[in-house]
Amino acid sequence: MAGEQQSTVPTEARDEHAKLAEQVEEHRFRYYVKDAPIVSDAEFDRLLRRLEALEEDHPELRTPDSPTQKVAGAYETEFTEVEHRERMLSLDNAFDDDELGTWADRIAKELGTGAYHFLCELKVDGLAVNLTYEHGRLTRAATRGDGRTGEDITPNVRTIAKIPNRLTGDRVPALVEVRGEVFLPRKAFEELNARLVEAEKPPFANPRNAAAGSLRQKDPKVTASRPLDMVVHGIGAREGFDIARLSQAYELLHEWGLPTAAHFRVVDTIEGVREYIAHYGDSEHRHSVEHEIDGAVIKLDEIPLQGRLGSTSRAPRWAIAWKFPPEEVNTKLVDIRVGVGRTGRVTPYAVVEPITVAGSEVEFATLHNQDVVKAKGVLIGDTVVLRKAGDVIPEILGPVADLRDGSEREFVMPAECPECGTPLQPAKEGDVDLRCPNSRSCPAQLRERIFYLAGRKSLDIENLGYVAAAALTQPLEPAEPPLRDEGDLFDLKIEQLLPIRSYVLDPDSGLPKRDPETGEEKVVTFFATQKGEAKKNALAMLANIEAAKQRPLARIITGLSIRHVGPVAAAALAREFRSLDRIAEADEEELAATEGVGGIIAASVKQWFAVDWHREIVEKWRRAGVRLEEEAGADEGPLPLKGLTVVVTGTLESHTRDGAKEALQNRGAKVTGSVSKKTDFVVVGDNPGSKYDKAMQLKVPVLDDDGFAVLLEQGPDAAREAAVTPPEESAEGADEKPEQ
Ligand SMILES: NC(=O)c1ccc[n+]([C@@H]2O[C@H](COP(=O)([O-])OP(=O)(O)OC[C@H]3O[C@@H](n4cnc5c(N)ncnc54)[C@H](O)[C@@H]3O)[C@@H](O)[C@H]2O)c1
Ligand SMILES: [Zn+2]
Repeated sequence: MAGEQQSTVPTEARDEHAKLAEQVEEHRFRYYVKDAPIVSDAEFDRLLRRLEALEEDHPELRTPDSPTQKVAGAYETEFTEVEHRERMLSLDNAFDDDELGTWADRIAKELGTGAYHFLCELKVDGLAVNLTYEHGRLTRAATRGDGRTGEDITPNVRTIAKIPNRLTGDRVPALVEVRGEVFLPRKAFEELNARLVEAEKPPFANPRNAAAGSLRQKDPKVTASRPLDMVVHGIGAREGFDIARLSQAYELLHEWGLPTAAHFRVVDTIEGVREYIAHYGDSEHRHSVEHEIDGAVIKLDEIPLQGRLGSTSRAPRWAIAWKFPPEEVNTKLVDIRVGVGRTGRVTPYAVVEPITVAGSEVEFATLHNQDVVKAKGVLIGDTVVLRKAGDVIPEILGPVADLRDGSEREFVMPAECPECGTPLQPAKEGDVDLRCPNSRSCPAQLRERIFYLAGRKSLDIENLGYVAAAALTQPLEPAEPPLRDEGDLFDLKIEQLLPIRSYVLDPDSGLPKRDPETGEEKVVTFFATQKGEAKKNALAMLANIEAAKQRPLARIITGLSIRHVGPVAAAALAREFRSLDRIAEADEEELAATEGVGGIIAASVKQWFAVDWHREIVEKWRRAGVRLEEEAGADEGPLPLKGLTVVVTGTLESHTRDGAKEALQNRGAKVTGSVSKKTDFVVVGDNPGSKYDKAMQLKVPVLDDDGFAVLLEQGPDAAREAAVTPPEESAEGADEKPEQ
């Protein structure tokens, strides 16, 4: 401008600054007004930081209207503007421990006293709202806006159940502005997106946007249909009460019936702050909270001292936000494919442009089933929000619908198994999940079963990993795989392994890995050297397979991949029946009566043994020398109670419940949890309950403490003599009312 001094800022810096400022404004508009950002928060924060760095180098660029100096933009929206009595500010960030230390040092220096405390709390990932209460009544609710003026959303806020229309308690002030975050619980977000998709409307990209979009509705009835919630974390203007500490204010807010945070802590040193941050930064604790958190906020607890430190145009000097590493990123949904699991379940999964999030590179994300894909409203080709929380498997939250260009396409669930071509079916009518019914020889299912069978939870066969499992079940050569099903496992010979050539499959996708240089699928001779001799891993694998024949029964059962029978149920079955044959012979009721088993598992076990080729596996294993029984204890004598089924109920004097069970099992009896016609004895102590009645009804011999001793010491015949005889009429009279 004429008359002004020539700027010293280089043109490139000025241009970059102008461009960045425009981008930041644009993103803020999309975020705060449209509730539909097109970049992730981390990406946005990067732009803002770059802007700050430029201004650090060229202070002349830091004009009052720079985005770095403002809370947010002042936008024209369809809501009425309202002025906040006291400004609503943003927060400065500390991105590392040095920045936190610098902040604490400055406070110490400016206050010159050691007598103050830090209030540590969680940073709620929602949208900021200001509630005005006059004489205890909610008179206005507004968004943050540019910090001075926000949008009037009073009717909308009134629909939120947790926000009281009237404050409670007898210390209600003349005026108070209450600040907090409105959020949408995770589950509600998923349901909301499903409903939007159903109505052919674009779904929200993540819960925060969904909360903002739900609150900022022209029609409060729409807001009312969304289960929004709130956490309050501060006060603005106030009249009619005085408080010295922010933590005291929280107590008051709570007393008034406002939803205050449950997770704050007051500490007196910066060390205490560090501990708090470390505690909640830990993935387990971070995800134990009922709402999403993106960091911690540290505030000076003493309110008069807050006043002494004051604020900048955009943030208080007495508070700072510590951001946790981002868990959400935006990436491209390249494709949706389906994978076939161990039990034949076919699950769609997302293939995304590889991206690093929460410390690891992500390329795939689960999508559970075709209904989930639909409910999320994602299209192939979309930019999507991907979330990876700690050790949890990555998942897709939602699409960035504003970035669609029309080239995106819907996912269609294939009708056939991608690996064997068999038409897919639900396991039973009405199931959402589809399965490949070709369980015996579908290469995917067999590969997954072998991999599981050799895994930690089952037979723990070293050198038999995913690549070996693929090589054994689906080699390129020879044409006939060495394993047609798991029945062949213990008969494997080294001659069968040497000629195998196979792809190297990726366990996450089941797809061949590719050579990064040539892009070609990797093919290996996994078991033989170039000279055609056995590799060490091949010999080790065979030795380990041999050793696995002696694994405990529970592991053998686990390895059969019976639906619903994981290691826990397998252990329960092994403990109860002590041999695979007895499990095969047991009827459904007996199986279900086993503690820790139940009806679903029992039915599944019966179904499994009803299949010819399943029983064939057991026979092949038996012939190969696999131990299919629980190892008898070395010092175990004969089993005098073998073949008996006994129920123990009530409190015995001579034994604890477990002790009684063990005494029976050690003598070969089977102990079950419910009385049936097949029960040989019911042992009852004090307060036996309904099992006693049932025994009487079915005329099963009942043993008291003494009778139990007879059974253990002298066997079943003597015990029958010692049994309590059921009253004659009890079987018929069971339904009659007891005498008054
Ligand atoms: N993706 C995008 O395009 C886009 C655009 C604009 C802003 N954003 C994101 O929005 C977020 C908001 O930015 P911002 O300027 O409000 O700054 P901020 O989120 O860093 O911090 C300020 C806000 O934190 C909130 N807050 C949550 N818990 C709090 C607590 N316990 N105590 C005090 N305050 C608490 C307050 O509402 C306060 O206004 C940033 O994470 C930014 O990445 C994203
Ligand atoms: Zn198949």
